[in-house]
Amino acid sequence: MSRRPIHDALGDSDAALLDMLTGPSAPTATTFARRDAALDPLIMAAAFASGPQVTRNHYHHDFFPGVMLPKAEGAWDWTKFTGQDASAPERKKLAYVSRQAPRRQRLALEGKENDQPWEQTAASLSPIENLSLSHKRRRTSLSTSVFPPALSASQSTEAASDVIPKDPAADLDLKCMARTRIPTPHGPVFLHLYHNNRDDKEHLAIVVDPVQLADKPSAVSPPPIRSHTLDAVWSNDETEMDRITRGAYVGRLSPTSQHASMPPSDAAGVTIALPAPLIRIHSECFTGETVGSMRCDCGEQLDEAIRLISQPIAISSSCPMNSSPSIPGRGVVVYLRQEGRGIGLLSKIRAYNLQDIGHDTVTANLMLGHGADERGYDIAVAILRDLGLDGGVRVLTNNPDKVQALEKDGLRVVERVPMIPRSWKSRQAGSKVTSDVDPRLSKVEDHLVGATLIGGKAVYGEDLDKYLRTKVLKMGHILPLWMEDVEA
Ligand SMILES: Nc1nc2c(ncn2[C@@H]2O[C@H](COP(=O)(O)OP(=O)(O)OP(=O)(O)O)[C@@H](O)[C@H]2O)c(=O)[nH]1
Repeated sequence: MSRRPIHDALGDSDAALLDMLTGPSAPTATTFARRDAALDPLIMAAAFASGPQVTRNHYHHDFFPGVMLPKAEGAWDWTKFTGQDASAPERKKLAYVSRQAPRRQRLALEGKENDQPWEQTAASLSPIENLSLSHKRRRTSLSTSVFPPALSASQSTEAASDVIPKDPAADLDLKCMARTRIPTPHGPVFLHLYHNNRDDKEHLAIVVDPVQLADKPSAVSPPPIRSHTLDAVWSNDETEMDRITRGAYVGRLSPTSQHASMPPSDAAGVTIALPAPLIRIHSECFTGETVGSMRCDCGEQLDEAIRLISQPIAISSSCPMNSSPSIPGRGVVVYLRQEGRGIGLLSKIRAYNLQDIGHDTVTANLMLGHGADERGYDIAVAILRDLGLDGGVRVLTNNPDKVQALEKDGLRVVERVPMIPRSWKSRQAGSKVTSDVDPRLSKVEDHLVGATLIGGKAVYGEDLDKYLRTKVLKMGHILPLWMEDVEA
């Protein structure tokens, strides 16, 4: 078999390439067009130094198409090298694409003039300012102003929070951004996440209404508890999948069942005589709910509220379509991100240290320059209104001030339902807690099924008793105190 000389196998492009690599002078720009002119060399350098995803200012940026992939369009693919000249039609250039808004715009949205190094921020605070923060009260007015333009479902949640102005004096508007089913030991709930134009917090609503998961609606179901802003059409080009992804669906979502909800209508549902829905307005408590702190009963209250709301509701036997004596429990826990009664986690942690040296939960707040309670409830009332629960509710609380504030913000409260601490329910006179192990807990409420970190367990201990005592004696909470608590 004869062998072909090697130069016979070389094409024109190979010869040009060989020329470029071995020729006496570098090829001119007219001979070899530059293919990556749209890439900023500085960005390239940063990306190659540590990877585009981790450079400090570029972690939201992507390079399209992949520069090093031979198959990617525009990549430096030697097999396709033709030795083209500048007169050849321009090839598509690599593009540098960012999903991030320009930095100046992002800082303006965050209300910052510029990033300040940490040392500078710390230095600008005197020790006094650092401890005694000014007392800022939330606005409590609620208006029904026009809702901001609907966002396309394809826009991300982050993008949505960016476009909402954070003006404390603005009229309150809010919108349910997403909803999903969460199974809990007390039964399924629907978690709703809200954005608003007052603060940049993601307030939540835990909706108990398991009837919505039934295959076919029951004849005696009350109207489902659904968010108007979530079920609304957000844009003309919104797809069914957009709606389903943000939670605007009916029934139970599964691989075989995906039905987007209809926009809300005024069609009246079946009316049956039922007690007003049971609700709780709960304020965030990281220590009590996540760490399992027994300085307060917040974790237990959150768990107990979901449990109580999930209890079946007895219905009147005179109801014509009634085949069962009860319907599944229904109601809402509105979870407001006002940690530490509105003073924030940092101040609450400091307040705990002041409590350890002898102050109570009220004076510790005052010593830090805060009010005893800095919370507002207008956002909670707006959330309940969005969920269609503005026709009268029963509120789980021991706090009469909370009921008053809710009514002032426009909620009709038909009943206050007390929340007795679990460890107090089985309490006997004289059974004061003196050790870490509370003998009272072997009795009733310590083995309930629980939905939160503390589970169905009762919280107890000297810290808790002191906290509850202060709430009764100084903050007007309505709880039965034993004589020895009053005297302590
Ligand atoms: N500043 C401060 N906040 C606390 C302390 N313990 C719990 N909290 C916060 O108090 C809030 C709960 O308020 P509570 O006073 O327990 O109860 P309430 O909501 O007023 O009334 P209820 O509806 O009866 O529970 C949560 O935001 C907790 O983070 C504390 O010692 N200091």
